[in-house]
Amino acid sequence: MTDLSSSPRRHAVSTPIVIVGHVDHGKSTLIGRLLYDTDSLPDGQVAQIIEVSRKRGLAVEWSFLLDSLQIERDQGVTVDSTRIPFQLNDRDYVIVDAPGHRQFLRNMITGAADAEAAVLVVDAGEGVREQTRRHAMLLRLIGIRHVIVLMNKADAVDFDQEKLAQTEREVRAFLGQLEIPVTEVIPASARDGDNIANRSERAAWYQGPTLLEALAAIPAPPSRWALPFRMPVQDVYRFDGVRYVAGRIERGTVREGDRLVIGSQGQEATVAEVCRWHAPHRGVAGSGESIALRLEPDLVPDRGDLLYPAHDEAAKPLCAPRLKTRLFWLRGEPLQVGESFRLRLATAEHDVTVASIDAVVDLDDLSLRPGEEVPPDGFAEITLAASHNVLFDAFAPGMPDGRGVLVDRHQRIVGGAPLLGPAETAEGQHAIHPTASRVTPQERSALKGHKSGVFWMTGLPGSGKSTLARGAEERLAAAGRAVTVLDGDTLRSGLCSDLGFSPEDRRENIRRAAHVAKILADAGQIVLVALVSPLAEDRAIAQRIIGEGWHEVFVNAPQALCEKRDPKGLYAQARDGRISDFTGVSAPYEAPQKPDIVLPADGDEQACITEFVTVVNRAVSL
Ligand SMILES: Nc1ncnc2c1ncn2[C@@H]1O[C@H](COP(=O)(O)OS(=O)(=O)O)[C@@H](OP(=O)(O)O)[C@H]1O
Ligand SMILES: Nc1ncnc2c1ncn2[C@@H]1O[C@H](COP(=O)(O)OP(=O)(O)O)[C@@H](O)[C@H]1O
Repeated sequence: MTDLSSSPRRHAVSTPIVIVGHVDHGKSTLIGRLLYDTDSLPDGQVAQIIEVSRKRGLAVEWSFLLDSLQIERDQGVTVDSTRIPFQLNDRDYVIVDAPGHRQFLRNMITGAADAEAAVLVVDAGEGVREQTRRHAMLLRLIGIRHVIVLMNKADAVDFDQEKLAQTEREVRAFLGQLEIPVTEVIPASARDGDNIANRSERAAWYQGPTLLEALAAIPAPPSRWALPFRMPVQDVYRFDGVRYVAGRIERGTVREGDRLVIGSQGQEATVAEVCRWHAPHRGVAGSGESIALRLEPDLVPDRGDLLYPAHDEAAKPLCAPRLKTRLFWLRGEPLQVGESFRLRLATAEHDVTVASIDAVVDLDDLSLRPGEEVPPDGFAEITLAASHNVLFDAFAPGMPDGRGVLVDRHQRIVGGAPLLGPAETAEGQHAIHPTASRVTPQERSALKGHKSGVFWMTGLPGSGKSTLARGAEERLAAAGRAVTVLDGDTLRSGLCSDLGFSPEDRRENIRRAAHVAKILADAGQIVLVALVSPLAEDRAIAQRIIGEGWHEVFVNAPQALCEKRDPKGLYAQARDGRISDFTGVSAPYEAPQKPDIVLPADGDEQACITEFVTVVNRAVSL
């Protein structure tokens, strides 16, 4: 057996469960109670605090327990930040948790992706609420197969059988709509301990299991050994001149002599040796094991590549450049078509662009509606386009396949994206395959000696946008800065010559300008955009397209002065009715509420340009 002892070791297996529910319905209380009742508190002191408060006749606030664990976790002292272990009848469980709403949701799509079971906590009196809906959607999205509903705070409705039956009907109807299998619906009080570990005397009519009984009855996940082999490549090591391809088997088995395909290369190799860490040689390995393979010929796959069986059509993964996904969107701002991300799929990462938003889920009635953007914490079906073919297996509940995660360029997780299958390209629609640059923003800044940025100048006609933009451009260029002006009149004479001044045309004008500005900024330029852009909503669209590096500049001159200047004689024509929809006269102008920069453009022109140049230089300095 080859010695791979310097390589990572396997982790012990435990059953992950998630506990979800609307805020204040009792999630934290339940976790505290579960840990206490299963004697799983990592710190005897905490148990002591509880005993003391009991003796003094004080009610125990179970959620405090979680808070105190949280403090330890924040300090990194006792337990891992997101996984709380507990034991039940010799079986190991781990509660996947995280502080903070977003972090919790993020954890759900990563840490809990493998979870077999979930406890959905619903306030017995309040029933299904907004976050109950959102969390239930998420359970469906990550493919949880056993959902136990805990009708918590049943004491507050005196364990009234009729009231609880009504809540149960409501929850079951809702989860039924989502095709979520309900394992048990348990009337309980996490605070008082009814039907958690101990059977409630107050709900004598209830015949079902306690929560701990229900958790203990969750069947072990079915074996994945009989399925076609899949191993995403984690790394390639060299020991004594011999190369080993390391990874964790996601499903199926592999034995020496098997023929495998190295996904991205489409080349075949024979498994010459199957190696494990700290284990005797057996020549075969199966699902869940972390192994290393020696291949013949000695092909070198990349991290993220997929190994699968050769000569078996039915065992082949899917392969497509456009992917349909069911998205759970986690960023604080809405998602729009055209945005680019990295799609993490097991150990692989692919550059992808949002090619279309096909349908957005309406949480109230769970209907799918057309939509232009996906709101924060929203669900949608979208199409992702990669610049190359992506090898994948479609997502299926309880399986490791197709569990895509979207990350932004700061490596932040912004969405869960289970892959539903290849996206067809409708007739007449063009398949787009955007590519992403390999030159990083840092490399560009280093080359140019400054950062890029978009300075979006908004103001009334005649306020001075063009004058200030051109003046600043001249001085910045003279100082060696890479700078470009995008001026409304200039764009409208070419790129936007098909557009007029209706609200729709202005929005389109602004959208196009924003995309051009984004391209230029991505190429390292300082971009000065001089557009009236009269509506806050349209400027917000531009801001979303541009993202980081956006600066809103308000060119502020009183309307009377702009009208007096009237450099192009347009105000006069608008007053005469010869021009319609003229901003400031017959069309609205909404001044920015919180601009990043305000340029008072009613005084000395040169001084104003100097001020602008100073601010720009400061913003782009490295
Ligand atoms: N109806 C009407 N309303 C406003 N402006 C008009 C109109 N008709 C022509 N112009 C001239 O077009 C310039 C504004 O174009 P923009 O592309 O900046 O406008 S917008 O952002 O799409 O609203 C604007 O330029 P500036 O004066 O530099 O702002 C005008 O010269
Ligand atoms: N402080 C100032 N800033 C900008 N422009 C000024 C200033 N003072 C006077 N002006 C004059 O006002 C006019 C502004 O017109 P322009 O730059 O075409 O405005 P816009 O592009 O916003 O329509 C120019 O003639 C310019 O010389």
